[in-house]
Amino acid sequence: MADQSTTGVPIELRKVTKAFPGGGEPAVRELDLNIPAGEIVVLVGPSGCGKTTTMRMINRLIEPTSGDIVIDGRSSHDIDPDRLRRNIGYVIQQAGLFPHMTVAANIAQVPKMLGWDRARIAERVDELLTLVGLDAEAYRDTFPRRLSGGQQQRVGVARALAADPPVLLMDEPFGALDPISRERLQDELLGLQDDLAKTIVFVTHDIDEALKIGDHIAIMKAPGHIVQYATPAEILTNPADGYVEQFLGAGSSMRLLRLTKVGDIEVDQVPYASEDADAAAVLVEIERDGRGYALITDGMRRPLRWVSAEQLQGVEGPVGSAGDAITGTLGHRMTLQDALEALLNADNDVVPVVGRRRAYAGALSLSTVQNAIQAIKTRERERRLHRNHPGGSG
Ligand SMILES: Nc1ncnc2c1ncn2[C@@H]1O[C@H](COP(=O)(O)OP(=O)(O)OP(=O)(O)O)[C@@H](O)[C@H]1O
Repeated sequence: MADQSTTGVPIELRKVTKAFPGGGEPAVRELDLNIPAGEIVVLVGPSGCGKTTTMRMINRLIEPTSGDIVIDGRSSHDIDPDRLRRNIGYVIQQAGLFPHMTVAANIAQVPKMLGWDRARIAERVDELLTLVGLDAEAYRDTFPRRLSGGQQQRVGVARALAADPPVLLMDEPFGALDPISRERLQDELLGLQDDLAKTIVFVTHDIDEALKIGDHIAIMKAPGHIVQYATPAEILTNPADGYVEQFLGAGSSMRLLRLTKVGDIEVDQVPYASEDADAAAVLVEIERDGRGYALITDGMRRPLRWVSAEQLQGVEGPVGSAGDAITGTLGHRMTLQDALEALLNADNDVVPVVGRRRAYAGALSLSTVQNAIQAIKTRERERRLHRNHPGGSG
């Protein structure tokens, strides 16, 4: 097996139309879509809007009526369909595993077709099982019916990745799972993608799933067209029209909180000092800052106590044990939603934020979070205005 996996390639849909025999509206109509290399692009929309048809035209399980699909610079017309499909992993709802084959045999299908030798296949199967979080020893010789839905889906992902294709198509892969397994598999997919950087086209009708895992999201509407193609933050802050707004439903600000990490926003810079700092100097710093308090840290800059100007009055020499112990910290990878929850339950209005090795990185209060959300909305709005009216000032 290669040490380095194959990373994603760009895919471009140009005026792609699919009209099924029998007439009526085309299932997909003159659809243009640019899918950047190494991104997760989510097609989302209500039942029947053309998501699956669009996806299946990429690996030519459905042939377009007109238009072109260009994969890594080559028209898919010019690529032999079998060869095309070997280079595009495909994951469907309920995994679609062959029930009479072991897990290993299911995963080995494409490598076997490619004529890999047995040792190489066995090694690859174990590697993939580990990659998707299954113990190879325990699962390789099991049959799919003995696996939970989530485990089957992991095997489905392993199978799609078997020959290391640059592209993955995922059609409602987590649609049949309970909410907890679903969240976990979404997180694991994002973790995998950090390492693999495949081009992934993902179909769902769950807008929250789309917002969580998409780098870009195409919101589709029947018959077969895209109403908005943008980043999750852009869609939340600037829905293109009433249809998108309705599809998002209420709670866009809450979703923005879920999407944004503490480390993404500007946190408050509260003065800090170590326990052995001179109390008088810390007092000067507090007065200069104007907030009335400082954070006391240990020698590794890990937060210990809040200390107020009053508590330092008359203290000679080092700060020592002056102040009140902090009751918690916020991690910079936490979502703003989790941070908000923690802030609402905190004893203090302000909670320290810690970064790598739990070192102090700033502080957060309710009003900081509120301002950050306002700032994100303003920024996205301005970006959109600028895009719609390029060449204006700035
Ligand atoms: N093989 C087919 N023959 C005729 N019509 C079809 C065929 N496949 C899909 N359609 C029609 O094309 C339209 C788009 O279907 P498609 O499956 O792409 O939608 P979808 O957005 O993926 O829906 P869902 O979320 O329910 O899977 C629908 O009106 C559907 O009835």
